[in-house]
Amino acid sequence: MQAVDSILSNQPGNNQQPALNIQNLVAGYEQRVLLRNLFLCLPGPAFVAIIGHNGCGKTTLFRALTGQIPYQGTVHLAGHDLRQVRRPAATGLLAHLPQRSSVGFPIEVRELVVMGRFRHHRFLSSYSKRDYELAEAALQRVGAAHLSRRDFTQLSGGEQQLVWLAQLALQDAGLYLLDEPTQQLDVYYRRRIFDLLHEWVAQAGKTILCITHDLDNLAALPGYLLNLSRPEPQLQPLSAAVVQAEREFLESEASLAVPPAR
Ligand SMILES: Nc1ncnc2c1ncn2[C@@H]1O[C@H](COP(=O)(O)OP(=O)(O)OP(=O)(O)O)[C@@H](O)[C@H]1O
Repeated sequence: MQAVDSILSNQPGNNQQPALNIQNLVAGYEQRVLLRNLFLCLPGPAFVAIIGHNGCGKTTLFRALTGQIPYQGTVHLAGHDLRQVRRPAATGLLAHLPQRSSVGFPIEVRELVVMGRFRHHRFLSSYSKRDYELAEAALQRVGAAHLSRRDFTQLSGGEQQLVWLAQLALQDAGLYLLDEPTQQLDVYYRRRIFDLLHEWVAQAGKTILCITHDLDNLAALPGYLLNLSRPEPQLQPLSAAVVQAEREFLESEASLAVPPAR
């Protein structure tokens, strides 16, 4: 992870392309601008927890980054202008775990997880023994190896969430966008998932933007916090004091008095 000074000054270090560089982003719906002049520069791999009130625009930011809604401003991923990349997931630039994903047909868990290897396959080519080994290993890492042969549609919401995370890990993208990945998990798995995300950053050099309301688990993590309910959201290094200050802000009436344009 890069020096905090480098990140907070929004400057890339050592002539590298920033992992993620968002400049002057404006996005929203029709007449309603939710994100106004957002700047975010991550010189290298980092974990960023994105917090804020319901409806402040967290998922909207991900919709802009995944090309689901138009935006003004620029977004560069590892030096690539996002507007010029037709299918960022297919090129391994980013992978996205939406808030709710469902599957409408019975499927064995490992068959769903192995699909995370799609970039390494041509259309309709079958997955290899090695792909399945990688899928099993990914399930093991999220603590869900025992679910491998179960029907995905019969799992609990929390179990399904673990399976999606295993599939995501297999996609091996540079940037991961996770929308409330721990929302249905119990306390043990919440902690485990945040530890896992930290490993993805520290050991695999991934950059993670993670929308969460789970403030309790953030204080002990290395990384950064971005509170989109602030009038001018800024990256702050994660610490107990920062999390407490942002919690107090979100609990205050004043935070709801932020102009509706945000
Ligand atoms: N397609 C749409 N058209 C118009 N408004 C929308 C659309 N999608 C979402 N919104 C509105 O935009 C606002 C921001 O939505 P968004 O999903 O980004 O919130 P969020 O910060 O992720 O909230 P939460 O924490 O509840 O998930 C909400 O008020 C929502 O109703």
